[in-house]
Amino acid sequence: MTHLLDPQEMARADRLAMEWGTAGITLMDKAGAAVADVVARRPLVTRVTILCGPGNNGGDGFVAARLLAQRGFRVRLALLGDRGRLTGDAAQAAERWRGAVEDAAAFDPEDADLIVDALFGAGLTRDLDGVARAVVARMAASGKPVIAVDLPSGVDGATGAVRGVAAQAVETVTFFRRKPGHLLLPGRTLCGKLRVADIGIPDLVLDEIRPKTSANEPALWLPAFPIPSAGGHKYARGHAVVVSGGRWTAGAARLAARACLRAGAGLVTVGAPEAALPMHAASYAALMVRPVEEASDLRHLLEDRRLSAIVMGPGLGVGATTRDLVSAATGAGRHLVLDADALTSFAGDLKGLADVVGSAAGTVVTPHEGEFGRLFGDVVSADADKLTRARTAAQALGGVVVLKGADTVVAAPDGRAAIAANAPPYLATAGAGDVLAGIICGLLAQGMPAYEAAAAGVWLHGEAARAFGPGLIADDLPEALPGVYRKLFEEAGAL
Ligand SMILES: NC(=O)C1=CN([C@@H]2O[C@H](COP(=O)(O)OP(=O)(O)OC[C@H]3O[C@@H](n4cnc5c(N)ncnc54)[C@H](OP(=O)(O)O)[C@@H]3O)[C@@H](O)[C@H]2O)[C@@H](O)CC1
Ligand SMILES: [K+]
Repeated sequence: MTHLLDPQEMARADRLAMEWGTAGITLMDKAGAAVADVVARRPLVTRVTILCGPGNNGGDGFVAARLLAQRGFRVRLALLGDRGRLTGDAAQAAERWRGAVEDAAAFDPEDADLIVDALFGAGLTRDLDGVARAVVARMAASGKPVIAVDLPSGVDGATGAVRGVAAQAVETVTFFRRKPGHLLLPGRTLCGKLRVADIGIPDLVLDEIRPKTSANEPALWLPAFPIPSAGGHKYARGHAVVVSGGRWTAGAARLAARACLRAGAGLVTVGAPEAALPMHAASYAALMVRPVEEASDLRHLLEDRRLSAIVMGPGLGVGATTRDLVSAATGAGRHLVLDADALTSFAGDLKGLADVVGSAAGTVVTPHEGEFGRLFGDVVSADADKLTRARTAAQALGGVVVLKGADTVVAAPDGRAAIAANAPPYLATAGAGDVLAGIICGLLAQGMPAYEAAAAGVWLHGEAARAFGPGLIADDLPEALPGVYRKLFEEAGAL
């Protein structure tokens, strides 16, 4: 159930369901019934105003109106546009509505305890303007609870962007599967509580559509997750390397190393300049430390082929030394996580980084928006939506891109992408990114493929923050991981 369908894919799901024998009006009846059920469960509601748009989203509104009136609610229905221009299923749904059809342009929110927003859903093709915009703005300003049908009208289902204006919903009822716009910001926030209703579309349509976008949830990556087995050996759980900056910036590598261990890497070695070695050696007994000042030291360390995953960037410094270190870390069978200074050291030289990535077995880069812009600014339009930007970047790099934020997107070069919705606001704290890079490296060390490791890392990071709660600092994140693992493994039946 992690699949997300963009509006085109959802339209195809509707079409396939119809081709396979379910009438469109049957789907619409179920959609409208699901909306009516949600309205009926709201407390203290007797007067409902339903705003219907000119397409099938409006059709769902007509169905909900009829069912709510049958249940005894006082329903007013207001249509945006001309009733005579309704077509297809929406026209059929409108015919069965026996009440008055008012003009949405004149709707007065004061008459309602609750408003159903059935103006626009998947068919939104442009920014709202004119009367449509005025009606949505009036609904938004009313302060009345709004139940959105499929999406808050004005929210783009593919991107979560607001096309002109949208009203905050208390609940949104969507159909069959969620859409990217339900998870991406600001769409996610505007939806309020999201419900997914079964309207009779068979799951088999997904075999035809093959959606490439997913919600970042355990079902997406759990089959590839390295759940330790009873007979396992620490070497089977991989040997990770964290490359550290010098004495005054070594804390970032320390956070990454701790996260790498907690994520389950069998062994973790920190490679650091001499001056930082004592601090690392004293920090955690489970860490190994080796001197690494420059690229030749790292090459020497990596002659041991068992060192399978390397994270570098946090606290490493921007410049030629870091570039050389990154270039020294590649090689057959190696997996890399590049973050922070490792990315900024390649600012404006995507080709240079892509060459490095091309010679590694798998690479995950974890830029925040600033680092992303410096690295991908030439190939990715800043105006594009977050999903498109992450996907375009992953393709250009030939590696997995984790575009961080409150709605982190993980994208693979083959077009797969996952959107996370579990990060709490207090996760935005100093050093949290270093921990994320370390978790992903720890999963890569255990043999998890790059896309799955990146997605799992992002999810675990968010869950660890939630498990700790407000007041979180980055140091708390690795320590919160065991509880998250326990729950995950229990749910997977592995504990
Ligand atoms: N049978 C099915 O397929 C099922 C569909 N279902 C439901 O249908 C919804 C999708 O229906 P849909 O495709 O008709 O699109 P919808 O969101 O109603 O909008 C299209 C209308 O809006 C107009 N319009 C667009 N943008 C505009 C703007 N900025 N400003 C002004 N007007 C604008 C556009 O006009 P046009 O672009 O053609 O000029 C057109 O008239 C989906 O979200 C779900 O709720 C469910 O019932 C399950 C079965
Ligand atoms: K809507």
